[in-house]
Amino acid sequence: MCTAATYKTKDFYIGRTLDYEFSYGEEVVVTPRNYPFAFRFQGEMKSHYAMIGTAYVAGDYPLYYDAVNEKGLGMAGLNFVGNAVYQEPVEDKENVAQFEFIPWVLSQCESVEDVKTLLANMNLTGTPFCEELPTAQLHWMIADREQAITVEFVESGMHIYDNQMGVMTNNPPFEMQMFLLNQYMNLSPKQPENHFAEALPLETYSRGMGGMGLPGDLSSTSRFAKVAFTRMNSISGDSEEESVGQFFHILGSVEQQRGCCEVEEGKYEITIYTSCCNADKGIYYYTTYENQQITAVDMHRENLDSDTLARYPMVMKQQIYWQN
Ligand SMILES: C[C@H](CCC(=O)NCCS(=O)(=O)O)[C@H]1CC[C@H]2[C@@H]3CC[C@@H]4C[C@H](O)CC[C@]4(C)[C@H]3C[C@H](O)[C@]12C
Repeated sequence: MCTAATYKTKDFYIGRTLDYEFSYGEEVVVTPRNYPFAFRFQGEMKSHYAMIGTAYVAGDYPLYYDAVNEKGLGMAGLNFVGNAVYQEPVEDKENVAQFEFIPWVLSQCESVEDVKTLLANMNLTGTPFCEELPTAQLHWMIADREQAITVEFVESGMHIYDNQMGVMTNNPPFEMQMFLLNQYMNLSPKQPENHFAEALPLETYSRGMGGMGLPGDLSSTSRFAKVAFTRMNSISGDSEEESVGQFFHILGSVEQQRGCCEVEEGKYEITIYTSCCNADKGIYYYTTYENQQITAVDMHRENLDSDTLARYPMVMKQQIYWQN
């Protein structure tokens, strides 16, 4: 499972947790403007916007999980197993393979408005990247500093939802996740008052009781409610350190500790990495399960006019700062 979120202070941020029981060996990858993207159906795109994000590089191809382009548009793909339905290629539309969706969009769109226009004529196909990497069943959050959308391809076709909260998890479909949020409308960061029964002398005995009933388990619907509450009530200073720190705290509210989510006998899902990208500055910050120190890669420190990928394997060893 995974969780994605956006956040805005002075700058705009987008990131996600990647929760799974094993890693593909993903890296932080900068795709510069002149890296030739060979699209399966649309041919070669010789130049495009540069992007930075986490990808598994297969051959020389960046299979992005989440990324941001130099225009400040960001995108994250999250599991949507059992609900994602992709199409066969058709003649009258721009066919895009599911694994190309992030590069296809970030190559040419500057904003969510651009994305909506692009999607109107796009057909997402289930074409696998190769035999060893079968088609992933995903849905996506796409966002810029003005707005966020959730894009889902299901049995009934493509659906684009306004995502006012700037958060997303996994199943069920977004509309249902939003509906389930109605259950929590009574929760508040403020202390509750007794509405239970006037005749009873009920009192608060602890801080934080306004949030009682907010789920804490790791299911997708519970993480949706938890991260939405955290994100919507979150307060942060404007500086880069405060914003990035706060962002990691927001996603920290739904991180998965090894041992708490068994996927099969002796195998546990954990938060493999957490990312926070400053979309305005093109800086990708991340932590991994093993290394809780924030590490950063700045796309603007690379030659963005180059034609080769810049790749940074994630730092996996715990970095401890010794004070004496
Ligand atoms: C496994 C991850 C989701 C984690 C998750 O949500 N786990 C809950 C499990 S559960 O659903 O709750 O049981 C997803 C998220 C992004 C995916 C990659 C996207 C690019 C590429 C697309 C190709 O087509 C196939 C290979 C490819 C590298 C993909 C591998 C894998 O699929 C990735 C890592």
